[in-house]
Amino acid sequence: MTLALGCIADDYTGASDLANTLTKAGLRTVQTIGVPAADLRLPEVDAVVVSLKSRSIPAEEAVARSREAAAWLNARGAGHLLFKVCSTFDSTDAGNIGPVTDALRTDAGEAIALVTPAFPETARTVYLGHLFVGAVPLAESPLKDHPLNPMRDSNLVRVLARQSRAEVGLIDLATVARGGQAVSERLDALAREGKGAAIADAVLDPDLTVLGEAALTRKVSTGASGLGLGLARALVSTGRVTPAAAESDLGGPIGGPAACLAGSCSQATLGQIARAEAAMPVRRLDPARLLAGEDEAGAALAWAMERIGDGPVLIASSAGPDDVAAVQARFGRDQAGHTIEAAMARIAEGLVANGVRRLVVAGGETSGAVVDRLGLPAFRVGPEIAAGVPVLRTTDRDMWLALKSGNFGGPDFFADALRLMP
Ligand SMILES: Nc1ncnc2c1ncn2[C@@H]1O[C@H](COP(=O)(O)OP(=O)(O)OP(=O)(O)O)[C@@H](O)[C@H]1O
Ligand SMILES: O=C(O)[C@@H](O)C(=O)CO
Repeated sequence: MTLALGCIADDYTGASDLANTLTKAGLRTVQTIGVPAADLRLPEVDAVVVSLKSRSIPAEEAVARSREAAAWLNARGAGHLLFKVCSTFDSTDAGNIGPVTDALRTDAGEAIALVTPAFPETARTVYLGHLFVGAVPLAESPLKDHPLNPMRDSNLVRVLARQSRAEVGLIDLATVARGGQAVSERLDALAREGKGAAIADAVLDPDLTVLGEAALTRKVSTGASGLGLGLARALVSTGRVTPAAAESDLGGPIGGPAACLAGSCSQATLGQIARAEAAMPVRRLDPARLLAGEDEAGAALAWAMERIGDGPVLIASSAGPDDVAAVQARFGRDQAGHTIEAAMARIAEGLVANGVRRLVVAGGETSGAVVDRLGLPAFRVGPEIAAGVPVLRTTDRDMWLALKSGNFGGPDFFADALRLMP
């Protein structure tokens, strides 16, 4: 297998977002969970997205895992490496976007990497280095209250510089408007000034085509699905990939019980849980009881097992910013996050042990904890449920999954997902 594109995603929902984008753009794509074992059999593909759970771990671990993934992808001939980060640039001043980009770039012998989280289709735009989420700057968006990495600075040149060894420059929209060659020349000029990374503006979809063309002239870039789309277009337009139709046959229906788990506290997910109340039984975990050591997970599982024969159920830990802040003040941010994730993983394990083969999970960290506990090695990418969220089919057993990034999906996401998981 010679890969046109090797991708390293810093969380599992982000990875399936990217796998979805690449598939839609005509690249045959597989999403693996972690760096694949040597004996994992994969179909012939153009792109592999290695899903890591490295967004919120110490920077040196994120670098080590990303390097391992890069080595695996390079050994399969990856022509270009994309480090997939969140379109809202989720990270802290301690990392991990800067350190991982620095490491992958220097290992590849490159002086500079193009970096952009822009994805106009999902209303993430970058202008003069400032990230906008919909109509507001990042620091005024709900991401300012994210449970793990509150984003309080919209200027990504500054944000990335605080995390990076290298200095960070800007490729502004005026340069992007002059095309791929101009962007590439600007990268060279910034590298001569000693910059190791450059935040690139992109406001409209065609800007991604320009950035993809320029990024492909180097071995490493960092971005969200928007840059993935640009790279996919460049691979197709330069004839390096012959576009394929999306896989229509992922295997027959699986049936049986279905369940949804939500650990994301994003506004979108909170709204989707509220809407789901009309369609299925919903159980809300009590994080304070859970963190005090009560068996909330066991109780939720027992609750689910009483109902699962009658239709899908949803179990959620999600809460609004004030409740999250109160729990974090009492138990600590990391302790709260990890304990709730572990409870979700335990519930998922119990559900699957009791026959659930159709599982929807909301939240990147939450999905990571669940998928790791279930020991699923890789997914093929099916139809799109909502922008950035495909249906996934495990390669080693009969199971449907959907891993939803916190901010993604329409109001009826949970019902929409289950409809596409027969
Ligand atoms: N009620 C709660 N109080 C405090 N923390 C919570 C609560 N519910 C969930 N969490 C934690 O908040 C974090 C949510 O992160 P997660 O990545 O799952 O969602 P997200 O950030 O919205 O999704 P994405 O990364 O896909 O955008 C997890 O660590 C989860 O355990
Ligand atoms: O880029 C995005 O917004 C998503 O794929 C994601 O990574 C959210 O966690």
